[in-house]
Amino acid sequence: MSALTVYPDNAPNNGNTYLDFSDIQAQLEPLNVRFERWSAGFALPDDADQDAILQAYRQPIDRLQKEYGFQSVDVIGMSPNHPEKAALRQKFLSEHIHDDFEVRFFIEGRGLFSLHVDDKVYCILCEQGDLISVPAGAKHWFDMGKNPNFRCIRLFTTPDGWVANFTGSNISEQFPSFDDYVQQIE
Ligand SMILES: CSCCC(=O)/C(O)=C/O
Ligand SMILES: [Fe+2]
Ligand code: NI
Repeated sequence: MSALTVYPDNAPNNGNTYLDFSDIQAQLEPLNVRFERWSAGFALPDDADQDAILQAYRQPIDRLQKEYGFQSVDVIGMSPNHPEKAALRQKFLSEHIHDDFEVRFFIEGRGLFSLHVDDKVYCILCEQGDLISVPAGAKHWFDMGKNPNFRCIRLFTTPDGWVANFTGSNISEQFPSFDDYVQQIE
């Protein structure tokens, strides 16, 4: 189930949670965050490589590339038994920004995006089929959890792919981790 909790950025215990998809969209729209449910209706084998995944999702990727002029695309994923899971998780855990506008499409599994906009934090649990955009310059972090299980298509408006500028803030440590958030809403 997709979910959103909106917190004051100084009150991580005082959030409002939205579970209805259109309520989530309505909360995110003023931030220029696009949140959509796409059909991820392909049963891809676990060992499908990046090319096979991009081929399977050619049509929706082409549509997005035309709409936004994306210049690069990749597939990122993690599984619970991957030896590098802790290192990859750590990479996205601290607050950062990107200079470019980005889109993420969860073809499998789930993960927690948290956006810090003005004086609020928006924790968004994305699941299979969810498409989320992160506006250029929006402060955010991403937690895949202790036992990550997801695959995601990422579209970038620069040819360089994923480039992050870390803000130096430790705010992400004060807000729910993926595992705590899932426990809270389930
Ligand atoms: C869910 S895609 C992996 C994380 C990522 O690309 C990103 O930009 C996190 O902030
Ligand atoms: Fe990002
Ligand atoms: Ni990021």
